[in-house]
Amino acid sequence: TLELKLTPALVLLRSTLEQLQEKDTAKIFSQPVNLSEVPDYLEFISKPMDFSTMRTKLEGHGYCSISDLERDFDLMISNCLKYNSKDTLFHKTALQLREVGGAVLRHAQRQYQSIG
Ligand SMILES: CC(=O)c1c[nH]c2ccccc12
Repeated sequence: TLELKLTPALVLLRSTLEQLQEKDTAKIFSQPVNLSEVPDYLEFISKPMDFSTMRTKLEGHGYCSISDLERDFDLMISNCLKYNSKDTLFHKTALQLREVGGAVLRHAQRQYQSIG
């Protein structure tokens, strides 16, 4: 389509972020961790990250490549693995999302290279 010709990178980044967010079926990563509900969160996590923050950054041209997007995805996952102990559903969900998200990102990287 015309859009793909004009801004292929942005279209591909947006589609990749949407595919990653679809995998978060429990929607635990949709919004920032609520710091009033979780008052000690910033004692453990220096750089919070979530999908809504990533979306805003993407629309503001904050990502230049798939690996830029992957960096914030990995940050979001590692924050969750750090804050939530191994026996929690949040921790197990993050491990699962890391695997399925990795496959999404590998495919997107190949597409990104192909549009030049
Ligand atoms: C993604 C994540 O760590 C969390 C998502 N929602 C939360 C609520 C309390 C504590 C942590 C979280």
